[in-house]
Amino acid sequence: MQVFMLGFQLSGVLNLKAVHETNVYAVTTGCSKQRLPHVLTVAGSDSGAGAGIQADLKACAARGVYCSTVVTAVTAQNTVGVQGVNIVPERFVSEQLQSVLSDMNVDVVKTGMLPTVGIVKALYDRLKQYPVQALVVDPVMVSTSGDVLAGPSVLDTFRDQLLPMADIATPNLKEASALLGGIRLQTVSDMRSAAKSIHNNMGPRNVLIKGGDLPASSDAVDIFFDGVEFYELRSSRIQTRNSHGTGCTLASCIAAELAKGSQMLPAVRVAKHYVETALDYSKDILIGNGLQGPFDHLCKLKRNIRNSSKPQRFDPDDLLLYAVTDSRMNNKWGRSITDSVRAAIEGGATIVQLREKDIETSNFLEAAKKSLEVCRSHGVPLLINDRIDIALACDADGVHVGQSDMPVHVARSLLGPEKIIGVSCKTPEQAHQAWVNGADYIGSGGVYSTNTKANNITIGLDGLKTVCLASKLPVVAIGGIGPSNVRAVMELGLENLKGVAVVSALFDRECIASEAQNLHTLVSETMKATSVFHD
Ligand SMILES: Cc1ncc(COP(=O)(O)OP(=O)(O)O)c(N)n1
Ligand SMILES: Cc1ncsc1CCOP(=O)(O)O
Ligand SMILES: [Mg+2]
Repeated sequence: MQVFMLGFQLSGVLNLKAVHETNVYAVTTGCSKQRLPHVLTVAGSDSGAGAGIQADLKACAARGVYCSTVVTAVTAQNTVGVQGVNIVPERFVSEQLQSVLSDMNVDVVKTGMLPTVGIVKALYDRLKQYPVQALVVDPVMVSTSGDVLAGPSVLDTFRDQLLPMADIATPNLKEASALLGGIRLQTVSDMRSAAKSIHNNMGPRNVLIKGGDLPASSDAVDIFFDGVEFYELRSSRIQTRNSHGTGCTLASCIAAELAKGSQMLPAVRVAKHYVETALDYSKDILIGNGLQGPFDHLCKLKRNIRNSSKPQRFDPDDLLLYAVTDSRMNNKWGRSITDSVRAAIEGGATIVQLREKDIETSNFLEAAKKSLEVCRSHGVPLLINDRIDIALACDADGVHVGQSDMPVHVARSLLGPEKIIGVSCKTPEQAHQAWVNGADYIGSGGVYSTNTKANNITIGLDGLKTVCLASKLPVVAIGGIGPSNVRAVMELGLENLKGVAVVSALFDRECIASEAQNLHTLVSETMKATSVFHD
């Protein structure tokens, strides 16, 4: 995937300035105009505006990305179903593609309803003529109401032309089955095999099989395969009729994140989180009389108002890869706190703690506010080390305190019942007290010796095991942990040992994102192998 080259097609005309090494949110021109990341959606119009072009526009707007549109068909549809389809002639689809691609500096193309072989071919030809940084193919074949939107004749052209060009294909179970000649997909293991077959036989660089329709599953399980690793991505199944357009929205959100410069797996994770949040927010809205209602893509605009007193709930699985910042390391590598937080999250960090011992309060608060924006946009909780005042001032998701910091019960009374509180524990007694005092998790270590925290007592794997066995709370291991020893930690195989917290293994390295990605894989693979993976 070449999405990181974003914007370079303009070089020579504009004075380009990459805002982040792999994450170009905007590019500054010579006359300080800003260029927005740009997704082109090639899809059908949904008159009910729950799915199709309309969903794509709203999803991109919600993700802060410009979206242009090439309409392939106009459907008459509502919450009951599809009453009519009027296909746009292929030459006019081609003309629209030419208009947008020749002029508007598209970063990522996302496809939805492509109802005829001619339209798929027209798109293929235009993409050859005007290459883009990434292609997201949502192989839409059947609407949520069960109406057929692309016939079997299109399948061959999908397989032969479009999928080999795709950076990611996002079929649901029915679509994956159709692409593979009608095989039955009923289990997560079937989904893995299907993802591998589509990847190996049809050529997309990544495959996401959406398991929303999987029978007998309480979670929504998707399988992501990048050609090497499988990732089981789970989110809670939201009980709602308002799920029309989730597929289009997910694919558009992936495209939007790619256009902003994200790598593929983080883009998929962010997209899933966004869809889950929007579905949850919209579960009780009532639009139309049919069985499939639309949801509110722009809920985030209202979320802060509606839920200002109800911050994020703590999920112990968020402890999987816990990134703890350190300004000395950031200074050494010439990085801002926000940039390093963003890179850690892009690589797969699942929770972030700002541990800033040497900066002034006003600078700390400023950095915390900016980091919180980054974390919120990725659905990753942000905690503050030691400083309850900073956590309160920026409305962070919680704090981490040590045995000689603010006592947990006082922090709890200041922060309220919903904020996350973590506490450092080296002994079973401390672990018990943390639970009594209302902490949400404990950090236990140093497991190995470390240069990051002076004079810290090392408790070793045995000490960690003793604390975990005594603790009623989830535990994250900390201290001297990196790629060489993280397996040994997670191989303890203790049910409440949920992950590792790392400082230097991320922030004292050249590429934070790739270190995070590697550690994330090592932790989750070891957890799976020791059968304590509770994704
Ligand atoms: C996740 C996690 N665990 C332990 C610590 C250490 O906290 P503390 O004992 O307060 O020491 P300092 O970090 O304040 O030096 C942590 N920060 N995070
Ligand atoms: C904050 C802290 N608490 C116990 S060990 C430690 C430092 C961990 O840093 P590193 O991951 O670089 O060893
Ligand atoms: Mg402390």
